[in-house]
Amino acid sequence: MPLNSIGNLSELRTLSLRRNSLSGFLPSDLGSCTELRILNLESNNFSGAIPSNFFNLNNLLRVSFSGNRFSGEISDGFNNLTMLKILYLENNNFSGSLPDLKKLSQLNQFNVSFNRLSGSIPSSLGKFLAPSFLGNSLCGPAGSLGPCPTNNPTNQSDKLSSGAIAGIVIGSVIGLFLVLLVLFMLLRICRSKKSFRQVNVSPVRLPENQLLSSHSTIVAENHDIENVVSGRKDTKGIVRGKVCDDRTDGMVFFGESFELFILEDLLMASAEVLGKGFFGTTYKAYLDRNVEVVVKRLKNVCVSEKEFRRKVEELGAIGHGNLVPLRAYYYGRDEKLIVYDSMPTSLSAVLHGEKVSKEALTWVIRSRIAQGVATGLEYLHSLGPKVTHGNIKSSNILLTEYYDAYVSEFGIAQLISSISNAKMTGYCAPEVTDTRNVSQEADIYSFGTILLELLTGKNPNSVINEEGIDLPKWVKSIVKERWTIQVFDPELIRLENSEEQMVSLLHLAISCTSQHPERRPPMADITRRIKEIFR
Ligand SMILES: Nc1ncnc2c1ncn2[C@@H]1O[C@H](COP(=O)(O)OP(=O)(O)OP(=O)(O)O)[C@@H](O)[C@H]1O
Repeated sequence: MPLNSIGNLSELRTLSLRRNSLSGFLPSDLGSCTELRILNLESNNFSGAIPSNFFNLNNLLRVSFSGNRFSGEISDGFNNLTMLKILYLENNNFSGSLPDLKKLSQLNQFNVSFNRLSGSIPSSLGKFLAPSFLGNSLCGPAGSLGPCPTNNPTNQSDKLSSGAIAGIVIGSVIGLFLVLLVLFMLLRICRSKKSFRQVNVSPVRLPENQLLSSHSTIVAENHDIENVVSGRKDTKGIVRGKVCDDRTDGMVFFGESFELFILEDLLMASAEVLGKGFFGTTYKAYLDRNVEVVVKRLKNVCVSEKEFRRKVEELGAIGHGNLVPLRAYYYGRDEKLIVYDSMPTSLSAVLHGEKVSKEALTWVIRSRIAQGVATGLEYLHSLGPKVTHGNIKSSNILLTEYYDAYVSEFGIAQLISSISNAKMTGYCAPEVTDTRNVSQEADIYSFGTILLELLTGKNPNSVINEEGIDLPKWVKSIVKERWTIQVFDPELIRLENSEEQMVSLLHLAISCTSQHPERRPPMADITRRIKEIFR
């Protein structure tokens, strides 16, 4: 199906038409979309050369033409697109040599593999590794690609006689003339084909409201999020435009995340449900090129759009080595999404999961987790007396494969309607009546419960019983009877000889979980005391 015209969309910022069986040349009016930032035409059947006015689109940040049948040389007009960060041209029929893209100083992802390119890799592209160039006849600096053959200037036999040079020049002129003749004939054929197409084949049409709109995004696939997040994709190749109504494709990014994915990537990704909580459902989305992110689809959002954006943008600006970075968010009428980095596991999974053995959770590892969480929370609380996490629990303590701890989902509780008492978790401080309004002292109670969880190996959510005995109460009752040793995780007692440290941390946890908020130590004191215990 040809795409003859984009329409008058001078304010379009994202155009994504991937996997739509589109064919023919790129429409010439593409060059009028001067505000375009993202252009994704992956996996269609476009052919021919890239039109010269495409290289006027100097706001482009991300371009993917991969998986088409584009041909001709890769133009050094790409040098005009000085903002470009991502350029994917793989799996096409591009030929000739690679241009020196020395003006693309921001380019950090580049792929021309599986084309018909030849010659050497210019130095400006030397920073990219061999997989970016495979499947061509290229040589040069990239990884395992072989060195380029060199001419030995001292070898007299290699020198050409003046007769030979004259022969080459005459031959080249004749050759050039023939090539121009062929090109001229081809052009005439193409022109006649093109007019035929315009008369007989109906072009792809986006719905009228989109063509008239000044909105910023066209993502032309079926993006019913219900289908997509549950792993079902629509790849029928029907162009159904979708316009998202704000900033770059409706997704707001923090930091450099913009380079990794766009909303469409998320919507197209296959996904796995990680869990459902009161706040919503959490999915792991597998994007192209080995990028994984975690998407939290919020429900029960109780703040206005303005407040949501203000709050989430504040959270997105927070960065610390023990806090899971917020990558992006999306606010739509029906969907509110928060995107995080994907982490290998959580404290809850390693302590209480079915598949894991607790043997790996030595005392040293547990103490490092305690220190990491404390440091992250101390930082959060240092941002202001009203800044709190609001939902500290072991499923929100995420771990790397080396058990480095990262605290996740800080500040989200304040966007969601209050949880009823019956649904509050075993981490919730006794004085909390409104989960949207959790104090720093209440965070400290929850942190103390995490310490008890690390020490006892027990799940605070399952220790609660009908008589209202929660984990802190249970621990305190045993310590009072001087049977302290019985509270510790048998796994720790079996493997370790660190009782003194365990008892000190236990006392700290008990003071954090005091029933009286004013008796709980502030986070800065807690981190200092933890450091002293493990010195
Ligand atoms: N960024 C992430 N990377 C990896 N796993 C994550 C990430 N965020 C959450 N998870 C895991 O996904 C699962 C579901 O998370 P979710 O936040 O929905 O549940 P919850 O923490 O039990 O409930 P809620 O936060 O809604 O009160 C949990 O096991 C959690 O540890």
